[in-house]
Amino acid sequence: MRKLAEHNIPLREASITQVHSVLRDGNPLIVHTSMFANALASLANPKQQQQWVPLAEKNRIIGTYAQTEIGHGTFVRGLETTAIFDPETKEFVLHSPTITSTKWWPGGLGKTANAAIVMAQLYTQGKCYGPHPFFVQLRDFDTHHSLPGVILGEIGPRLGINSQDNGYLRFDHYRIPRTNMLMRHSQVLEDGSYVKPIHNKLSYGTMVWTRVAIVHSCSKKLACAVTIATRYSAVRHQSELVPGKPEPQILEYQTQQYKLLPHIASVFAILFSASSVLRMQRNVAASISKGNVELLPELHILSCAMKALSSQDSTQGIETCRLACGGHGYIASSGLPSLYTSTTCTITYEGENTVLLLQVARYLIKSYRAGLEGLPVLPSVMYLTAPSAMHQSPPLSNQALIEAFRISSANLVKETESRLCRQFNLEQNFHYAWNRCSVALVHCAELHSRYYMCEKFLSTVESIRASDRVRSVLQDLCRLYLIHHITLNQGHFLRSGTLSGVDLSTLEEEMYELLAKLRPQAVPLVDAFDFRDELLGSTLGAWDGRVYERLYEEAQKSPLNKTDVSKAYHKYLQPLMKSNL
Ligand SMILES: CCCCCCCCCC/C=C\CCCCCCCC(=O)SCCNC(=O)CCNC(=O)[C@H](O)C(C)(C)COP(=O)(O)OP(=O)(O)OC[C@H]1O[C@@H](n2cnc3c(N)ncnc32)[C@H](O)[C@@H]1OP(=O)(O)O
Ligand SMILES: Cc1cc2nc3c(=O)[nH]c(=O)nc-3n(C[C@H](O)[C@H](O)[C@H](O)COP(=O)(O)OP(=O)(O)OC[C@H]3O[C@@H](n4cnc5c(N)ncnc54)[C@H](O)[C@@H]3O)c2cc1C
Repeated sequence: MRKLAEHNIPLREASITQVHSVLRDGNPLIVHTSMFANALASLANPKQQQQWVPLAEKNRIIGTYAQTEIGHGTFVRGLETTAIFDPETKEFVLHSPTITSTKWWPGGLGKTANAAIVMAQLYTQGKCYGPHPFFVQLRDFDTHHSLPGVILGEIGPRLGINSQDNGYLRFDHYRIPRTNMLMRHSQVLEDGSYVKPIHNKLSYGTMVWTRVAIVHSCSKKLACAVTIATRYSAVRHQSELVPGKPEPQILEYQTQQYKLLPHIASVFAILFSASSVLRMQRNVAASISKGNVELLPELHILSCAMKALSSQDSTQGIETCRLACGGHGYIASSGLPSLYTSTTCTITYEGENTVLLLQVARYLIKSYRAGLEGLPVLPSVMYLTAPSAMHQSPPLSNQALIEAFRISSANLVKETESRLCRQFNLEQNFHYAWNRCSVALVHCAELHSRYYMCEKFLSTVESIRASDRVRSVLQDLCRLYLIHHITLNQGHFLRSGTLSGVDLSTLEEEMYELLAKLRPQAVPLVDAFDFRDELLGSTLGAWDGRVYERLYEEAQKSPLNKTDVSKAYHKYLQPLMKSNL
């Protein structure tokens, strides 16, 4: 926090610059510096910002974002915490009516935060207006004791991020002033009348912002993992590639290159997509402040798509890196286990991936239908009904591969929409029909999202300012990424007729050549991510390659090595040995 102040970094940008090395297994302030700060910046009106932002900047207020309840995370409209306006006292009464309404999970809520943005069902003049955000003080700002009417605690150990306190929270008819409702987009006036926002999902804005931030963080986490595994693979010698010859670096094995190089490429694909979504988010934020919400649905869908894909790719990539390090990948000091546990949660939080992909699919189907009817659709989905341009590019060129993605994605949406219509005719109910098609719908969303990511990778590499040699390496990496994802999804390309079996064999051959061509670039590529050793925190991935020395040194720090004979010997082992059991 001192560094942020020194460098004049505003609180709401802190989470982008904070590195996981500060607290490798989670950070109790992350939701304060990310979601809480963003909620104040985007959901509070100027007067409220004046009141709370300076206090949050000085860490006098430490906040969290309390939305999820034990009973509902995904279905935000189903939240049960109520905020009922009392016109007599001009207060909202916050209440948790059931066990399932208990807020559950918010980061920092258990012990760290003294305030929260609480999402609760807003009731005024006897009517419910759905979930709205409220600024709520939870603890005394001096003593840190929880306030009367607020019941707080920590939820217990998790798979990872245990340096963070995740909390639970209940309200017992807890009163807050009317002016604590975040009123930038919707308001409750003194007489209790409700003023609608210009778009009814603006109160979900903090989730959209966080999804974009997660995409960025996923590229960083994956970059750490590939750095560790690639450097280790250059140090580690094992087996014989040619009988009788010295043991090679494991990076010489094609299978090892196949494990690592596509994930090095993936770091760039995610990073370039993150930059593109971030640019869009800034534009949309500027438009919203001028009262224009036209592009909000597009941003929502893109952030859902990229959050889902990047969290899935980085989690799988980190696990592959861990496995690529053999036994040493399993030791905590390799840094890989904590990278995995602090990344796999991104699949679940901020919108569970399947659910987000179904949001994307809903948008694809609606846009496809609108396109067929000649209605206007937004730019990213115009291709669904636009004519094919396949023949214009040389066969199997990068452009042709992108076109193959585009046509296959459009084809899958078309097929799935027909299936949806057939199912609807059988069920006579759209929602049942939707559910019966939802696996296919998720596949549509995944292919569309992959198409977007491939397209961003290619267009960024083509326009990037770099020396010819650097550009050439990035082009190879991008080509590898495209081919790798085509081979993983080959069924879709065959079904759409965009690529033949022969094309796929040719591409596969090229992929193997690219692995060999890129092998000498693997270490320079990860060195270029420029992570300090302190940040990587890995015995396997340090710059100097002293893997075995570092593993040995780290083992000496084990508390069990403080004495030659442990207490457990005297207490349990010796009696057991003597018991003749
Ligand atoms: C080396 C180390 C590197 C270090 C890097 C450091 C970087 C660190 C950065 C880290 C950043 C942050 C970390 C913070 C930690 C985060 C912790 C996690 C916090 C949380 O999890 S908070 C809780 C999050 N909860 C959710 O996400 C809930 C998910 N559910 C929903 O969002 C919604 O319920 C829904 C699934 C979207 C459905 O909503 P709803 O039922 O209301 O809507 P419908 O499905 O009926 O759709 C109606 C209509 O509305 C559109 N819509 C929905 N949402 C939005 C939106 N947000 N914006 C615009 N429009 C929206 C939807 O598309 C429909 O439109 P249509 O009718 O089809 O036109
Ligand atoms: C580490 C961590 C930190 C978190 N931090 C916070 C925080 O700071 N603040 C906060 O408010 N919350 C936080 N959360 C909660 C998080 O946002 C939710 O867990 C997440 O949104 C998923 O909701 P859920 O747990 O209700 O899962 P569920 O929705 O119950 O999901 C369970 C399964 O049901 C499926 N499912 C659900 N709905 C549908 C559907 N409509 N269609 C198809 N399948 C469906 C899902 O795909 C999934 O397979 C955190 C969670 C974790 C794990």
